[in-house]
Amino acid sequence: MEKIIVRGGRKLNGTVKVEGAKNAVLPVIAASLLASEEKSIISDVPTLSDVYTINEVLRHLGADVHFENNQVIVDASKELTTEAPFEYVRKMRASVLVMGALLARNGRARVALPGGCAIGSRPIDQHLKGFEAMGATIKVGNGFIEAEVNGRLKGAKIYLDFPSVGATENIIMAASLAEGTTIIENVAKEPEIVDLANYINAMGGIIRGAGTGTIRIEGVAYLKGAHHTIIPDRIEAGTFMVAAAITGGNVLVQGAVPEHLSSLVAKMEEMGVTIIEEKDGLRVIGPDKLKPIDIKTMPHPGFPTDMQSQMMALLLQAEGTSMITETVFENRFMHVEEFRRMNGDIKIEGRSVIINGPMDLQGAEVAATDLRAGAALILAGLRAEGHTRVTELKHLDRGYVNFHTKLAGIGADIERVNEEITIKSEQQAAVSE
Ligand SMILES: CC(=O)N[C@H]1[C@@H](OP(=O)(O)OP(=O)(O)OC[C@H]2O[C@@H](n3ccc(=O)[nH]c3=O)[C@H](O)[C@@H]2O)O[C@H](CO)[C@@H](O)[C@@H]1O
Ligand SMILES: C=C(OP(=O)(O)O)C(=O)O
Repeated sequence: MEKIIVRGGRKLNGTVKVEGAKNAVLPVIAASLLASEEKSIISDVPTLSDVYTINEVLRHLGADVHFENNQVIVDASKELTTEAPFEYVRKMRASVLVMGALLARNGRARVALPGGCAIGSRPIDQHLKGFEAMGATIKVGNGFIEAEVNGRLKGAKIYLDFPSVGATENIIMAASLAEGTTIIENVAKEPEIVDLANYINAMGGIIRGAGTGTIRIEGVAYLKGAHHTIIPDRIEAGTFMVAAAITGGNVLVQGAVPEHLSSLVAKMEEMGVTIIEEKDGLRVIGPDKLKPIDIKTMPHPGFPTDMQSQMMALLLQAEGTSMITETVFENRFMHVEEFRRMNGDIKIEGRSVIINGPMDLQGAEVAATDLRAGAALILAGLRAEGHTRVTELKHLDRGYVNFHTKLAGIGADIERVNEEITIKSEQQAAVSE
């Protein structure tokens, strides 16, 4: 079984570079299906398992996809098929993001129902409400959602009950090729939405207001492939910022965009962490003592739920009582049990946790219960006494490229091993001695 083994106690120092954002590249690759002419060239693409999965989905749908040297080249000019089977959606929920583009281009999309996952039930009713408002008929049966429209989708006025990132993206993609104007209200304002809109605009789309609460899309008859560079990953950046702070280190997180990270910067500064804006990123200097704070996760520009577990690791070291309230996902505290295995004193009360720091964390064998939990456990391991062994690395590989080598590059004592093989070779060595 593959494991990451961390030995705690080292201060991190140096420079670490951030990759292109997972949550920007997945919708951008899905949107490349909108181009019925010319290829798209997408740069700064991270080599994550989720990227390989979305590329497979596109190939399955009939697009030519090449992924080399952090560049994805998509030719979706041939006729596309319309079905994304469960084998892909099960691996990665973001596969549902092909639905809006397929529906707009083909008049039909059939996508396996995503189902629940570790962090919550994650319905897609707001995506479907948008498609219906644009004239699509939705049928659910045999584990699939099928959306169909007679002729072209029609522009519509859509109000989202919650500023869902995925619903905003799926509806933007569908509306880009619809007839007439679509206005979406109460939309997500995440930087990844802006990145998607910039890409579609480069393809010939007309999208205004991305990054604000209302987006207006003038539908066009066709879109062409375009060249687009993905924004830096603010969650990967944030994770390294916490790594620097939790070890009392001094790290330049190269590529971190301050405007994308303002809530995290504010909260870390409240804890006593020094954060300096430099020309090419953010320098993070950890203090000797961390102060306790309260955090509530919210849609952007509020505090990101994708940084909740990493901040929990940091708050375990704060001197006093802190509270984290999770308002975005109903079940995103699976990592609490794992932190408890490391001696973490954390109480769950409904949608909040109470953390009584500081704690003498102890190394233990723990499992990544989801992607960010995996990163958070490794962060806690950087501070724990002894060895922390983190398993279930498939979650981590969805969102972090070479996480352990990047941490080792700034001074962490960390390695990734296939423990069965290690044990076997030790046994073999013992036998042959
Ligand atoms: C690939 C990607 O970009 N993933 C991100 C995206 O996920 P994702 O796009 O799935 O997240 P959403 O913003 O859609 O979900 C937020 C909340 O809204 C609920 N909801 C959503 C859609 C819907 O139709 N109905 C509904 O009830 C969800 O169950 C959840 O409780 O945004 C999340 C919130 O910032 C991040 O944690 C994920 O990392
Ligand atoms: C929850 C996340 O991603 P996804 O929506 O792809 O599961 C994440 O990036 O933390």
